[in-house]
Amino acid sequence: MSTPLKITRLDANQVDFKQHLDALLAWEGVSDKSVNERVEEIIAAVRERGDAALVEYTARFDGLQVNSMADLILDRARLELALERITPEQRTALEVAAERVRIYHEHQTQPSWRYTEADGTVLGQQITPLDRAGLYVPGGKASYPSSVIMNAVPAKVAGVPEVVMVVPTPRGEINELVLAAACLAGVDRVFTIGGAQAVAALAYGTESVPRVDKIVGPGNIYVATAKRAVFGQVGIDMIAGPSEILVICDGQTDPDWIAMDLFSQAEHDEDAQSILLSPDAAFLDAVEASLNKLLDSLERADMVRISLENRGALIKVDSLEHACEISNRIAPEHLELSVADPDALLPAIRHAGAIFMGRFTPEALGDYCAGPNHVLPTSGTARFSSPLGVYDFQKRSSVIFCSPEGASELAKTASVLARGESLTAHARSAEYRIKP
Ligand SMILES: NC(=O)c1ccc[n+]([C@@H]2O[C@H](COP(=O)([O-])OP(=O)(O)OC[C@H]3O[C@@H](n4cnc5c(N)ncnc54)[C@H](O)[C@@H]3O)[C@@H](O)[C@H]2O)c1
Ligand SMILES: N[C@H](CO)Cc1c[nH]c[nH+]1
Ligand SMILES: [Zn+2]
Repeated sequence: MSTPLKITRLDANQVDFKQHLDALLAWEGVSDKSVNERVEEIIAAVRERGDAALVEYTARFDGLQVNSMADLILDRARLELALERITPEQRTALEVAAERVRIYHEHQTQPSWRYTEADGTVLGQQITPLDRAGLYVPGGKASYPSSVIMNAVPAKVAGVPEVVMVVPTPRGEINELVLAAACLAGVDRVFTIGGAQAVAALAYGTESVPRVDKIVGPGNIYVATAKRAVFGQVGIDMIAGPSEILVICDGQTDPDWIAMDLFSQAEHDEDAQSILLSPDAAFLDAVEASLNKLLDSLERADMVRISLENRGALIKVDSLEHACEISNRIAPEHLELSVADPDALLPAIRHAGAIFMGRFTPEALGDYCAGPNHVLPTSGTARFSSPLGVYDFQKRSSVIFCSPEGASELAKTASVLARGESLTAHARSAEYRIKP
């Protein structure tokens, strides 16, 4: 047996609990000065030298030497080939997942609307999709076909006519499942580039890579830093940090199940965070025993150990209500309510990216195929942001039509307010419409 796992144990009533919790939650992924400098340098090079810079950085950071940018472009025909190359079982799984994600996201579509006032004035809101979206699909340490589906399907449901995808292929290793997912999800073109250089290419365009209106999708610190840097030039969805899971358990779920749920996010990243809250101290002991029993059976045991020892915790709380209060303070990306009656707790949950209800709803099902999006706000940002959705690929335009009568009335109000702001042209523009 390997060394016992040194996971933090806390009691939410201990005097220094707040300090311990704050220390556990502290994570700032895009503040590193050297990373910022490198990313700025990469963005400047891509803006200046376009494709040539992409080819150079791909050789340097992905270990992939190519003669020209043409070798880093995959068209629809190549994506269709990938769909033929995967096994029937894999194809079915991708199709089931894509279809469920599509159906869920179709519920998010919002119609344009308008209403007419008594004098014939019409006011409304017109919804239009982005012209072109850029998807970043991570490919450094692992490949994520599921992320292709989660990013591309809502874009297509929103009506985006052109979806381009970037994905690094370290040492030229192409993941056929990623390409097959892109094919099924309706991606138009793929560029096998990654990191800050791919984000810069999507933001500014190069000879080969078209400039997009919005960049979505998770990535490592270089990707996140680059997305923050190009925001304003293009839209971005969010700055995604490492994965997180918070489990609230009443002590009645099999401890092995909870241990595996905690592992499931810890295996993403050394910086990932897995926390368990329970009012049952004996259950926390049982989960700790399960963690120790099962850890070595994981392919990524080393990464999981680092994540759990640095950022994981098993926390004793007074009650399930107390657990909900702490959960709101954490505002986790994923929250599992592994309790007999999750509906009873739901109204108390105010901040969480996705809420998994009951013992039979492990977070992993949401990662792949339940239907809702797995791109979620992390690092406490669920306080003010939402899962990736159809709305991220659409814009709203206000629509205003004034009848002559309506204009005459509104102009009187506008004139007073405009003169109060000393904006004479505004006032006179309105006043021209006042009926004599
Ligand atoms: N929130 C989500 O929905 C979600 C889903 C999937 C993955 N993720 C996260 O996305 C991240 C993926 O990271 P990844 O590294 O596997 O893939 P990645 O594609 O984000 O990053 C790989 C790229 O980073 C760049 N890079 C690496 N080292 C560099 C260096 N020293 N200097 C400059 N550039 C460098 C390279 O260009 C490389 O192509 C993980 O943290 C994972 O947890 C999140
Ligand atoms: N849990 C990740 C988001 O935090 C998404 C993912 C992809 N594959 C497996 N999981
Ligand atoms: Zn996951």
